[in-house]
Amino acid sequence: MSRLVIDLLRPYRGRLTIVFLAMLIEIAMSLAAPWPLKLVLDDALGSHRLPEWLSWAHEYAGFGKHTLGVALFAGAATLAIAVVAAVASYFDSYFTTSVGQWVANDLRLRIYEHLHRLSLRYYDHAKIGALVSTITSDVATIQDFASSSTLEIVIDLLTIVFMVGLMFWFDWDFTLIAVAFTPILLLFAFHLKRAVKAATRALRHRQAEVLSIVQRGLGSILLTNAFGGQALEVAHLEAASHASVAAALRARGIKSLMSPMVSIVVAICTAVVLWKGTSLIIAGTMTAGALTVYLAYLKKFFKPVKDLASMTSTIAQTTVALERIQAILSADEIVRERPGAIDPGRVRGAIRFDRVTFGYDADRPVLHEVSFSIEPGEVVGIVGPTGSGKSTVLSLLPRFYEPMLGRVLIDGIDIADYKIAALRSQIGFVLQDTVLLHGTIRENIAYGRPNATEAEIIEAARIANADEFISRMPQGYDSVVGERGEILSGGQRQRIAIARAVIRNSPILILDEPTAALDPESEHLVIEALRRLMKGRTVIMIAHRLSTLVDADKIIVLEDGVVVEQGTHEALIAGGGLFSELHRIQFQAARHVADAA
Ligand SMILES: Nc1ncnc2c1ncn2[C@@H]1O[C@H](COP(=O)(O)OP(=O)(O)OP(=O)(O)O)[C@@H](O)[C@H]1O
Repeated sequence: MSRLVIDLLRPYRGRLTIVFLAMLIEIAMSLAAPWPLKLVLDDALGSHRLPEWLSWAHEYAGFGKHTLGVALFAGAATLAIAVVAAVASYFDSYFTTSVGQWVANDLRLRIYEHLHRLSLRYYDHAKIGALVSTITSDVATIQDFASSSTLEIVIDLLTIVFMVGLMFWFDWDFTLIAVAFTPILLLFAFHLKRAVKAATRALRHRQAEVLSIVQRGLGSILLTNAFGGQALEVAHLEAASHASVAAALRARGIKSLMSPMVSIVVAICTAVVLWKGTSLIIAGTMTAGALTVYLAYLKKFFKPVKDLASMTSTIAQTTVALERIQAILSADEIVRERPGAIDPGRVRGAIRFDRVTFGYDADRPVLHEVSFSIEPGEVVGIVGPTGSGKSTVLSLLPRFYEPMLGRVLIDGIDIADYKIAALRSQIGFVLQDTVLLHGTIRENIAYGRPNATEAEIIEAARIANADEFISRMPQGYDSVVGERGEILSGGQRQRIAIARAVIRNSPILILDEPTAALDPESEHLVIEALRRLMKGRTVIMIAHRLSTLVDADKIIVLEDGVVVEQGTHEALIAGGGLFSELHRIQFQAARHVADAA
């Protein structure tokens, strides 16, 4: 944990040194601040001589020779102390903020980069809302800590040491009385810290829960509206929000004990010092100026003690934030590249699954010893009842997940031996429901290859039967789509996805029922575009409508994660197995619908 903090602060050593020096100057100035008043009380107004250490001041006109000279000196010293403290405070404040901001920046990028490296397996159980909450709130907590508290702890400790030293030098038994209560205070703070930490952890958990619910609820707003589930969604949030309020109040309740406790201890100490100090002045063993300095120090002394005590809660919050960040950073469900992984250039597109067993949970395989091979340029269909593992097979090809046993090979080489980016660049996708990113149509098409030229983008759109509808839009290729952009129909989105795949021009193509949700008119345009896209590529496609596979070179039939049949459409029908059964059911259903119409 602390390694992470050190790692994060290391690049900013220079700035931290400036902050440290500025703080040291601030301490010195804060210690010096009450002294001019003492000079005035004891040497200008009282009958004392100018102290030894100020004798050099005699050299200068007037100083020390008469009362107002001393007052003038005290005034000038007050101003000088304030100016030096102000300059130091400026540097301290600017550079601490700078360190905090940059540390937060580094941390945000580090977490986000890590999240992008994690395998999809991580996202099967991660809550997006909680991740967002960590990248925002937890990082902000670290930012606050880095910019205000890291050095303050050191500085507070130093201030206490210097101050107690000076106070002892003044009058040690008197000081003992004054600071007698401090250990009790620190002990109390120490115990409080544990309670604060537990309460903060609970609070952050609740806050993340609220974000998750909002994110999930708004993400499925269509469903909510369709089923009239608004009240239920609000009730979910209400429960989570109430729990968050309760957790926040519990945490605050514990934290709030600190401040009044310190104030009471300070008041007790001040009362003792006032009473004892006055009696010492009357007895002539202490000056009024010394008592003033003493009281000022006592007040200042409790500020760092109080800060240290309240810092226990900051530290508790920071520890919890670090724990949550660390949990993300240490998630190692990363698709790893082997040492010496290769970039194959452009593959020919031969695919082989060699006795692949895979499960999303280690103890529940959904694919069992799946084996098949596909020659370059072949079009292969995967069919099977729902839940039989068709999408799972496809997700192993780009290494979204790793097989538990067996291998997936492209051009005879285990895909685990390829560089991941190089492997994925070999594969284009057109899925059932295309997600458009927020941006222009041009950006969406070029997403597969950001350096594509304008001419290439337009050509891709033509091949995808998309150029026509795009050109008819008022902004053309500059129309903004995706979240809150122009609304496109399902068929139009599919054609943009096809243009994306055309631009990517990868030798292998994965099609996951790209026409499933379309009406016959758009289906026709999409199928035409798909035919052009598929030409010359190895295509592996999932199809529910078995008639779309008549021309496929091979069909692989899955049932409960096992390959039960493979062959051409004709051969499988003739074989009388699962495929011919599925085909018969579909054919009959289609005839019933036609009859009913
Ligand atoms: N991300 C996941 N985490 C856990 N289990 C999953 C996940 N995705 C799929 N499964 C399970 O794996 C099995 C195979 O699912 P898969 O989506 O591959 O089937 P499918 O044949 O594509 O189904 P469909 O035709 O309904 O799309 C199912 O039992 C499903 O519940």
